[in-house]
Amino acid sequence: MAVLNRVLRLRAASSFSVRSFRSSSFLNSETDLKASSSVITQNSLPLQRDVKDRNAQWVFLGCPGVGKGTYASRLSTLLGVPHIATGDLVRDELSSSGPFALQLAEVVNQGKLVSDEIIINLLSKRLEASAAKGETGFILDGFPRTIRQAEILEGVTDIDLVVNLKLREEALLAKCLGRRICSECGGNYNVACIDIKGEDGKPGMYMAPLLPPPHCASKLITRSDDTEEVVKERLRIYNDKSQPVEGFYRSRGKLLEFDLPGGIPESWPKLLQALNLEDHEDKQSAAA
Ligand SMILES: Nc1ncnc2c1ncn2[C@@H]1O[C@H](COP(=O)(O)OP(=O)(O)O)[C@@H](O)[C@H]1O
Repeated sequence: MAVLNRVLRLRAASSFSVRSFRSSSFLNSETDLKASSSVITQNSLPLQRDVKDRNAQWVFLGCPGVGKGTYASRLSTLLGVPHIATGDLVRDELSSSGPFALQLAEVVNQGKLVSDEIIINLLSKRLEASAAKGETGFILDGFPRTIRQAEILEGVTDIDLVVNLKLREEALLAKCLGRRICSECGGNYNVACIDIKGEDGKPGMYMAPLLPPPHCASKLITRSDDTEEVVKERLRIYNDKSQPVEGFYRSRGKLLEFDLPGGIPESWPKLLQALNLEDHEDKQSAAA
């Protein structure tokens, strides 16, 4: 982690090509998990090794509102690795008097992407904090979001698996607009009730709201970039800048496509199944 962090910093400050930084000494030793060059399907995941033997280095991709944070956070708890969401790092920086706060406010509130340099700087600081705590492995959420970021990451470490979460487009905007955060405990909730009727052979979809407990209910706030206009712009930017990142990992055989079938109660067990992690959860709940 410390090495990765150092190299990310170097890379952010450098005008060298990504390839010039690629050196086996920076790479993770878990190369045996390198996936085959074919596209990974839900039934052919390369992660056959017991997760207890290693620390996962995973990436979560997906449109705004898809639920990356929810599932990445649950999996990080299950796997015992930090969940590192660059959106959270940006919001922390915004609410602090950090050096990038003013610059960031304008960019984020327009739904645009923050510069690669700033993101890598924030990510490096976060990795430094992880290393100081002795944490290894990670689930990255919201990074990489451009091909350049993916190349930078590839230049410094091995990513074992990239989970591409997908949700029907009709649900994405409503999910973003329904998002609520408890200003006191930071809990994430969603007041949207998605009820898409089946038609023309397409199945319907129901996602119940995720309502806050009574002690959070009066303290709910919304993100300043979760307005209809800004969410639409974020979705447009995702299609333009971030969707190519799916292809980047698909061509390297690391992409696991996962279509969310509904809300958390239906999707979570299916995701664990797709990741070959059902046993892991059983063992963890038995030990709790
Ligand atoms: N990897 C990144 N590169 C550039 N900007 C980022 C990155 N991660 C987060 N951001 C900025 O933070 C904002 C919020 O990110 P995030 O919480 O991941 O939102 P979303 O719900 O759109 O996935 C983004 O709209 C963008 O401005």
